[in-house]
Amino acid sequence: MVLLQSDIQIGKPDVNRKHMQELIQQAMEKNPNTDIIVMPEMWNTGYALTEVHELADPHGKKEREWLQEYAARYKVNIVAGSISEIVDEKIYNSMYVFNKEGKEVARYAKMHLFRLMDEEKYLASGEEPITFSFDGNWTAGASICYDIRFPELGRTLALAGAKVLFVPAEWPHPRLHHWRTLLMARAIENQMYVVSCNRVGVSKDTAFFGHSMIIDPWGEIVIEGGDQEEILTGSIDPALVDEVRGRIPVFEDRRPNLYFS
Ligand SMILES: O=C(O)CCC(=O)C(=O)O
Repeated sequence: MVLLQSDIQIGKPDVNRKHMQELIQQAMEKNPNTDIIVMPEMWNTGYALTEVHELADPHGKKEREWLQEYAARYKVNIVAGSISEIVDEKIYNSMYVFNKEGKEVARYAKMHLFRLMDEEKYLASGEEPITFSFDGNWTAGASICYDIRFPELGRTLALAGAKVLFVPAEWPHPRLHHWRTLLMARAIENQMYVVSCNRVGVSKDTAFFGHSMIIDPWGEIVIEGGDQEEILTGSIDPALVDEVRGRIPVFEDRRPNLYFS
């Protein structure tokens, strides 16, 4: 699995698309057996929220077309981070996922919008949690950046069968401690893999620190990036999820009838 921890040029979808295409090409040339590629959040426009109505991709069509083609060309699953797209006059922060045949297997629109960055003033929120599978072998759950502050989402996805939680992000300084701790907590409490891909670089006054991570279901860090652009490689073993869930049977010990909803 490869994480494209990359910089993003705010408000420049054409530049960003070219950059992402180059990174995918580099990753696949280096290791043609790569099974999954993960990209960061809102990589087409960055947080160009004041211009996002003009910049957002109508129905994600432009980006989905080349992503489908690349997934099929390189025979690789792509968790395509998220893009800003416009659907029925509403703008969404949407994750698209493609399998090795280039088939689109999921679309998830970010459910929790981040007020600190005014997302809710410009974007519409997604209304449903999504699980998906690339080839039917194991199930994954979708979440985007701020979503990881909501343990309910990770839990509902785990209960729906997810063994891996994907988290594309644009998570900035100074909250590295929150980022690492929350990702770790979601992995440990749900006994699932957490795979996060955060951007780097600076946009306007905001600096992004990278530190993309793969965390295993026991809470161990499989890989962690630094704060510069890099193509990170690590692997997951979904069977470890069952093993850890067997070791400490958290899901059997839940008391849902006693919890306040
Ligand atoms: O929750 C945070 O601290 C960062 C969230 C964020 O940057 C986002 O959702 O875009």
